[in-house]
Amino acid sequence: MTQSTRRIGVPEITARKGGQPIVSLTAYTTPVARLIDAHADLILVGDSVGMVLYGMPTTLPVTLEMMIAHGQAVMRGTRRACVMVDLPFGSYQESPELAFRAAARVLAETGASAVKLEGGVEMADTIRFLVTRGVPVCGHIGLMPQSVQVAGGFRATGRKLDEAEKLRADARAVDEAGAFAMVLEGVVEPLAAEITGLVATPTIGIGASPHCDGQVLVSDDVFGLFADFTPRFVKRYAELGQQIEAAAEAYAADVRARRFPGPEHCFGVVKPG
Ligand SMILES: Nc1nc(=O)c2c([nH]1)NC[C@@H]1CN(c3ccc(C(=O)N[C@@H](CCC(=O)O)C(=O)O)cc3)CN21
Ligand SMILES: CC(C)C(=O)C(=O)O
Ligand SMILES: [Mg+2]
Repeated sequence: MTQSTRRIGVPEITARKGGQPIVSLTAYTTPVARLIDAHADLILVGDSVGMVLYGMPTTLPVTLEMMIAHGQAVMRGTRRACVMVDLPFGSYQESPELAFRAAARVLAETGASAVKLEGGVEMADTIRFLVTRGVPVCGHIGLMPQSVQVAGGFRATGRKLDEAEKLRADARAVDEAGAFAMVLEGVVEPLAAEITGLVATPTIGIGASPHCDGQVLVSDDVFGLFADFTPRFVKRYAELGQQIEAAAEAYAADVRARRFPGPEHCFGVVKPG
């Protein structure tokens, strides 16, 4: 049977502003990408890959090479969802020109549709530089994990008046720079709602209330595969980590008791009769 499902395009994501919520999840590997392709509108190859798959304490050591390799893996496992790739720390902050070079490599070498980068007012010129040269950009403001050393931790933001003013300015700047969407991470509910009403581009929340135009979560959090910490904004829809541990325990017990492998797993068994 011929499958002619066209991949969701970047303009279709932007067109969801104020309409049907955008469903987004991260993926880093081909098998997980295959499992979620039919259910997610937008798949993010997040730099959270460093913490989730590599055990790094922050996202800071993640390289452009890692993002490209995982972007390629996710593209191989998808045909319907729109795929975007995080630009990692150090690959875009220095100048719009360096950001373009990194983003162009991502789009050319992975086939993904867009990139995401962290920063508001400070990154607006870079976002405009990329978008006007053919690179769709998703913004990311609020809790910015690549700024963890400046912030002194992974902290929700927008409670204080100065924080709220900065976030409004960031959202406006990213919107006016031409981002096709923006992630709001760890933003207090009333401010996330206000910003969503303020900007023309869709907001995709993570820890930013149901008032956003979409939601994103780290897939390993959703599947119960990540055990190091559970942010308040995570809802676990499965406990696959527990199932994996139980499977490993059962396998070990079978091998030790010589219950595995059984005859059905062996070659050249002499059948009776
Ligand atoms: N598995 C995973 N899930 C994520 O959502 C995620 C990553 N990794 N890595 C990259 C960033 C880091 N993120 C994080 C990490 C920790 C907290 C956290 O501990 N939050 C606390 C305190 C919030 C506060 O003090 O304001 C919480 O209770 O949610 C939040 C977001 C979100 N991202
Ligand atoms: C949590 C999302 C928004 C992200 O940036 C990531 O997974 O890297
Ligand atoms: Mg990220």
